[in-house]
Amino acid sequence: MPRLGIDRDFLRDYARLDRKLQDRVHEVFAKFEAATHAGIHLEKIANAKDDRFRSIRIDQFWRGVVLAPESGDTFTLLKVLPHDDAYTWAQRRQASVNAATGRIEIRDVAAIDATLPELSRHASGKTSRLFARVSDKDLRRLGVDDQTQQFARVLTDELQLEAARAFLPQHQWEALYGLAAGMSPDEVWSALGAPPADEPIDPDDVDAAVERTTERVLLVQGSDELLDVFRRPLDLWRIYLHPVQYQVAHAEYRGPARVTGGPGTGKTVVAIHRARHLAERDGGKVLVTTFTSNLAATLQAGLDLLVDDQHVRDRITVQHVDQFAHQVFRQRHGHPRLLLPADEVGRWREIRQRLDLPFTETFLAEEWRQVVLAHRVHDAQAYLTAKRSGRGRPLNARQRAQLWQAVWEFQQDLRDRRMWTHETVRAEATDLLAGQADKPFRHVVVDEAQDLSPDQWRLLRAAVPEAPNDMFVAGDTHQRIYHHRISLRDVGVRVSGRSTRLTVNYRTTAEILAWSFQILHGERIDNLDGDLESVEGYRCETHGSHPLLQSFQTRADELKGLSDQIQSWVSAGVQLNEIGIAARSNGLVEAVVGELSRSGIPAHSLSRSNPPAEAVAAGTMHRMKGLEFRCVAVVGVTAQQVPPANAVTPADEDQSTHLQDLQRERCLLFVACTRAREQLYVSWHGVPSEFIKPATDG
Ligand SMILES: Nc1ncnc2c1ncn2[C@@H]1O[C@H](COP(=O)(O)OP(=O)(O)OP(=O)(O)O)[C@@H](O)[C@H]1O
Repeated sequence: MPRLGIDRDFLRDYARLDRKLQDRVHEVFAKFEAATHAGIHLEKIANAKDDRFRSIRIDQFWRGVVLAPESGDTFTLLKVLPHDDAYTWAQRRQASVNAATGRIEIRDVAAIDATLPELSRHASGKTSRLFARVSDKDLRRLGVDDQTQQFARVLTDELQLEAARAFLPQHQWEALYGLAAGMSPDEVWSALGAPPADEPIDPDDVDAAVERTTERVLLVQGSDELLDVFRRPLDLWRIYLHPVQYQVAHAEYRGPARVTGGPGTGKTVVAIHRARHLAERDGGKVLVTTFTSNLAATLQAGLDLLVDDQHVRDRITVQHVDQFAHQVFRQRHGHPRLLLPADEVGRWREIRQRLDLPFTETFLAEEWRQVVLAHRVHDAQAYLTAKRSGRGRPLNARQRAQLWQAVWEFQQDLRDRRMWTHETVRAEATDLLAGQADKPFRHVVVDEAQDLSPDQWRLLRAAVPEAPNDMFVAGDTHQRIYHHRISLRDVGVRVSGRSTRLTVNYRTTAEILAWSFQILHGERIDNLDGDLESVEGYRCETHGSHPLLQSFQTRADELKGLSDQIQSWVSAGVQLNEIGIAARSNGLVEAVVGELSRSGIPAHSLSRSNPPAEAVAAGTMHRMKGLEFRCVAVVGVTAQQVPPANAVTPADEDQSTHLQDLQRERCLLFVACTRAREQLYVSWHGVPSEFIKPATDG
């Protein structure tokens, strides 16, 4: 019985077809299983470099290209193109089985043949070559075959390699890219995540090779499975995981594990696949969590798309971390009476004045959060010796005693009035869970881990028993936009030896990512585990135009410039709901929505529920986390607003917190800019923010 494999590129082509043609494609291939090889009418391609490529008629003008093995019964759908393009595509290319991974790969032989002589001529005049220091043996070990080696040996710079991406076999190109980025062969091998085939590799066994190539080819059985794939052709992440993504999502870990990686590398995708895998694997309950309700909604939407089986779904609970804390609290104590943030400030102010303390109320509140709550300090003695890492202003013993008095009074006041804050609710929920032998969940999956506070981590740690595969953590410390640094080790989440970094960016173009990294300005970013997070070897799936930077004289001009930019995107065919606008403050978001509405551009604020289907979305930079848009405009990037003075602790009050606040503000702008898939527009009026100064100067 013939089997159908669907290549990632085929699905991409399919997504671009109009509805009628899509139906026709489904009709043709739905019958495939029932038909025999001959019956399905595959045509040989004249002058093909590889006679295993065949064409199949979709309609009068469109053809599919299929890899049809000489022996075996797996037929892989590679492309859907207009008739002539399909033939040209197939004539130029060759399929082969990679000698190191045993996976199927396709290369554009005609392009390699056409480029090689010119590159050789160019290289003969040069003294250095891109891969001079890499041995043939290492190249072979990584699966780089003779033809690609010959090509690699004449490369003199990375741009030539970048240009060859379109025609070299994908795995081999990725291996070369990793080596060119300075990675060792072993590092490249693990970044590729392609385990060696566990059986001898037969270069002619296309069926076995296709079966191994799970990151590119999905084998489907029957018309229903085919329809399921065709139903959501744009959501490639449901089906085709990068080998490293797949490994991380499906591995067995002896304890907590973590996935890191820059923006758009698929950490959320991996977290969602991991949750499904865990729920399928042992029937244990899984908590999928993160730090805001918006992000939890994104995770829920992803799970709804991925998990069809109702039994598996029922084992997965998606809740943001405070929702979970409140639920645990409510089960024992009922609804807590919460102290409002403004009342909290008032309480600290009153205590400060009464005790005549030389600290601001913000300093007192932060000391309570970052030292007393973060390190679970319960008495004066413990506070006198408590670690105050991250707090810049040193305190002598007398000041510590004064501070403890303030904290004690604040906490006593809460107790007397039977009032709670989110922090004290969490602490209580953590104690309740810690005393419970029967934990509510067997696994917890945490997304956007960089923004959880130590007490949130303790709560989650207490929610699952310490056991293999207990905690799975996804996050990127370059995108930390709320909390200060924490160490996972200090909160009982030991991921050492079980941490993997993703390096392929599926969202943003190389141009946008490179520009956005400049915002971070070489900041030394920790990795939640005491070391520094690396950005080495990141690469993007796509290229595009450079970010557009626009300076204006006045705010009115800037808002007008924004409407013009949106008009120009719309004229170029971008849909309104594919456009996102980010600003630092709520006030500016509202001004943007007002201005666009007046200019006749439907716009809505992301903070409002029930957004219209066809409108531009505007939100604060914080609100942009977890979202992505085809085009993004980041506006109001002025010296006064980015960063706003009230978000940064003055250096003379606390130097260390000052620097951390600045770093967090840089990260926030970085998050907003990296939401763009294709185009990024950044504007300001007057003096631009210092965060983009080098970028605007350059
Ligand atoms: N294997 C894949 N194939 C195709 N698309 C993918 C794949 N993995 C991720 N993506 C896409 O890349 C984009 C970014 O994925 P995701 O949101 O999971 O990344 P992230 O690392 O969590 O990003 P960020 O940290 O910036 O929030 C999404 O559009 C997702 O669908």
